[in-house]
Amino acid sequence: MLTVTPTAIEAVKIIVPKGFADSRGVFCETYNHRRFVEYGVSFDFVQDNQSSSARAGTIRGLHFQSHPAAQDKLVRVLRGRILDVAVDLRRTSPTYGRWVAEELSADNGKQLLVPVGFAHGFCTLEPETLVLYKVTGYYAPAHDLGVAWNDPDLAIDWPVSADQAVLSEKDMQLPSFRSLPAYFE
Ligand SMILES: Cc1cn([C@H]2C[C@H](O)[C@@H](COP(=O)(O)OP(=O)(O)O[C@H]3O[C@H](C)C(=O)[C@H](O)[C@H]3O)O2)c(=O)[nH]c1=O
Repeated sequence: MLTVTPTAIEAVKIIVPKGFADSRGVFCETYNHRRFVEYGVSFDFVQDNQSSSARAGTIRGLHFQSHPAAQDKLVRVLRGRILDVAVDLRRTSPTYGRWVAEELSADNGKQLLVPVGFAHGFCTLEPETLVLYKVTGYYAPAHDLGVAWNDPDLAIDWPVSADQAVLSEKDMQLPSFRSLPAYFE
């Protein structure tokens, strides 16, 4: 059993696999290829990524890999909470430049499907947050790109300000949305 719900940008979906609770806790098949395909979520993931962030207010993103290393991503939280964000970079999309955000947590069991053509990032909402995401393309540093998390044209409603956000040096220097070439049609 699975629920698959489109967000305001139809290609980005919220997926919640069924949990089986008993007196010990909860069991959940967090990913089952055959079942996901049955529900129309048909991706061949080749790599799992996991990141832990010590402080709330840590922002990782906005990242994407360009073709031929572009990645679909299936994101979930193992511990803590994040505001997960996807930005439409598909030039011909009616929602080009639009973003969607969803709170994912270990408690709500929600997963976010971020397809190729989107930049992805998140802000942690608790300390010691642990995020796992499956990707359909191998890491390719030459194609590992991004756009500024606080780009004024994107105007993402992050829960932290620039002086509160915990960022990598790399993420502090990502280019503006306006300067991006047309990586995705
Ligand atoms: C992404 C990646 C990174 N690395 C190495 C490269 C660096 O030495 C180190 C940290 O990488 P980075 O600073 O890019 O990690 P994040 O800032 O968490 O990046 C991720 O954050 C956002 C949320 C994403 O959606 C991306 O998938 C991913 O870019 O891990 C690898 O060896 N393999 C990989 O697949």
